[in-house]
Amino acid sequence: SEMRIDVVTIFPEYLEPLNVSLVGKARARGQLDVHLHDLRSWTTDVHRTVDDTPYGGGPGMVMKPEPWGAALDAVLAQGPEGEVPTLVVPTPSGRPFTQELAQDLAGRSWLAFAPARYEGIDRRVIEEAATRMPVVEASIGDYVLAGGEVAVLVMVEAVARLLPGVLGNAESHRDDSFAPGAMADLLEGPVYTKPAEWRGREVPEVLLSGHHGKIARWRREQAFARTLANRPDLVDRWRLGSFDKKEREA
Ligand SMILES: NC(=O)c1ccno1
Repeated sequence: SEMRIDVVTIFPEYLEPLNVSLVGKARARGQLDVHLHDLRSWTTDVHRTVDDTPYGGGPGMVMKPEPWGAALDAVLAQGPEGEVPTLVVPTPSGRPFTQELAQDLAGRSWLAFAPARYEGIDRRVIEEAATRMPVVEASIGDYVLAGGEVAVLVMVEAVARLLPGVLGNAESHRDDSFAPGAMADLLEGPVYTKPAEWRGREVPEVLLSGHHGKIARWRREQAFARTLANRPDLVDRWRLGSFDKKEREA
């Protein structure tokens, strides 16, 4: 298969959506091999404890290192002989999970996700893992979730749709917002489909003109306007990017 994905979680049922739709079809086609693991399988006490109070005090609980260490050992042992996964740890304190990072991860053959609950996982788990596999701590946005499972769903979907053949038509992620290319770093503009008139609202004339040059220009203008409105931070990046491009072509 294209890619193996392991997820260690105390809520395997949270990852059930991975068995349906886009990702479900990719699994059925053998392009994706997803294995869910219940972290509590590696607890040893009668209460199957996975967390404890933080050293140094403070609110909340921290995930204990022992179950995670044993779980990651098992994942490594069950995976492809002689290979190690990239450990992806969703956390608000991680590097931004961007389309670029999704592209990077889509190029790897084995990902292991470690969604944390509570205040996070004992730091020694990450440090120890980093001695035997690549570790990527990434945030899907500047907000805090109750746990990393939802972030895993986001990351897996963003990565899986980039795997060849997983997405309907290979083109459609070509001009994704944030995907490299002419529209790099600009948001996508408005889209329209039939009927040409709906509740008194018509489709912009240019899109019906069949004039591909005009249509492309109009789409760039719309993308720029939308980016200016919603993500002015991207406009500067785009300006620099297009500047470099012009310089290169000069
Ligand atoms: N922002 C995030 O990626 C996240 C992960 C867990 N909680 O928040």
